[in-house]
Amino acid sequence: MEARRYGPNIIVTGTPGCGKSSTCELLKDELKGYKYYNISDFAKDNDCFEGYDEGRKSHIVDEDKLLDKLEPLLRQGNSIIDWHVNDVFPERLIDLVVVLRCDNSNLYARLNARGYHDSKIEENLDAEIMGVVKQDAVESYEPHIVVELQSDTKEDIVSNVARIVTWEKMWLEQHPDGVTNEYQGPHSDDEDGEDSE
Ligand SMILES: Nc1ncnc2c1ncn2[C@@H]1O[C@H](COP(=O)(O)OP(=O)(O)OP(=O)(O)O)[C@@H](O)[C@H]1O
Repeated sequence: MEARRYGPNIIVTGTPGCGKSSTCELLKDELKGYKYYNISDFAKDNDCFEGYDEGRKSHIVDEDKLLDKLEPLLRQGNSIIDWHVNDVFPERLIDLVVVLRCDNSNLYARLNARGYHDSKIEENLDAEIMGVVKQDAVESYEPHIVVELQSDTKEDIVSNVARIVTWEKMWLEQHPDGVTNEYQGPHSDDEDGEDSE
């Protein structure tokens, strides 16, 4: 498996309905050659479900099996990951975590338009108000790689994607030799795995 990646892995996350897929649709057009992983689809296509949550009306993902399938792909770099769950990926393989946020009235309208039943709408609205997805991200990754972007309007999508594209260009400039895919242990402060000065 690849020891280094020469393009970043980017997670686009957020409460269901906040705009992950809409944002990724535009982002993958702007980031040429990137592979896009909608994890709900990826889990289904790779037989990574381990059950069904009747209460939430959603599949339960076998995270170990998911990562077994996904890690070799993420080690190649240049990945866009679209999922409302963000705290299951190995920190050493993630370069940017974009947490999309959405105003509650907008989120209600979107989820209602999808025909979600009231309990599922309420659960997601509560999660968005509490900032659950953001909290998961800041607890799982270095704070400086977690970016919170508002996603209420179509203009927001365009400006958010532009910011991510700018970040990606800067990342490539700053990492001409890529970065290591390997775990560097708790005390290495050099993400490239080179001996620090
Ligand atoms: N920034 C935005 N401005 C206006 N409408 C938006 C925005 N983001 C998403 N939408 C609309 O909200 C709905 C849900 O968007 P989308 O499917 O991208 O959300 P999601 O976060 O991927 O949801 P899920 O996690 O359930 O797949 C879509 O109808 C989309 O057009």
